[in-house]
Amino acid sequence: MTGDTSAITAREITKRYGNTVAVDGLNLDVPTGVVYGFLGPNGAGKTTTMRILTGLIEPTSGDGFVDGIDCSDRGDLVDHIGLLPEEPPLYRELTGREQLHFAADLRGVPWERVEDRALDIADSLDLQADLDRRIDGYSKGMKQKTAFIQAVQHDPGVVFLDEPTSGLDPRAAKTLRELIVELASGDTTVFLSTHILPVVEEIADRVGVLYDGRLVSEGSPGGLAAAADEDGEADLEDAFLELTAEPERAWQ
Ligand SMILES: Nc1ncnc2c1ncn2[C@@H]1O[C@H](COP(=O)(O)OP(=O)(O)OP(=O)(O)O)[C@@H](O)[C@H]1O
Repeated sequence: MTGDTSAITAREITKRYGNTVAVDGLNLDVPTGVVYGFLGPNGAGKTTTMRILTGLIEPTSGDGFVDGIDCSDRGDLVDHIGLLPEEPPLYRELTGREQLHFAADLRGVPWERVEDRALDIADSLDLQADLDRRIDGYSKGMKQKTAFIQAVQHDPGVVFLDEPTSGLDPRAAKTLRELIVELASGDTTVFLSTHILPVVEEIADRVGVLYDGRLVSEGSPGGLAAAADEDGEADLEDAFLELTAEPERAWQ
């Protein structure tokens, strides 16, 4: 972890859908090279925030910058980021290998430049043998592995992962956690949204807790847990439950 410059910056980002305020004046500074765990209850605004920061939607107001690039400049942004969304964009009629080629093509990156890295990750996730099968016939876990590879194969500076271990068996989930840590040790910044708090506790350097579109707490996983219980008995889950049950207290 480097941690001396911001890889992700949000300045007073607000997103409204009619009367719903999905994100409410969000400010974020995520240092380069960290794994940032982005937590919050259902409907807190995590996906909306990730969609804004990856240039998929525009905020109602405020600004976002990723790797120094304005998030409204999607054309520039795509070369610098990787995204594994909740519902990964995969073409069922392609094989896994064709899908990875396609993802490289979309970014204008020659397959040869990403091939070794893509196949290495496929190998560590035990997907190599299935790469020439059509995605149509893939299990949920195989699709998730393919989507993870296409998010990171071009070695982006910042990777956004929404529930990356979803559908993975325990061995693949462990490997994926190791791959995430490896990415961050190589200066990639990982923005990780998940409800699986032990994963965050294990691999995140920093954690932000979102509630009703506002950041109610931020710190290290251990720091948040310690703040939830002075006796040192609390874990991140206790901290999460406390912060999202009584957000008014957290804001004080
Ligand atoms: N396209 C949309 N149109 C209308 N409302 C939306 C839209 N997208 C999100 N919202 C609303 O914005 C709020 C935040 O939703 P969001 O999906 O960002 O939450 P989340 O934290 O990702 O939730 P979850 O943990 O359930 O995935 C919710 O009230 C949701 O209903």
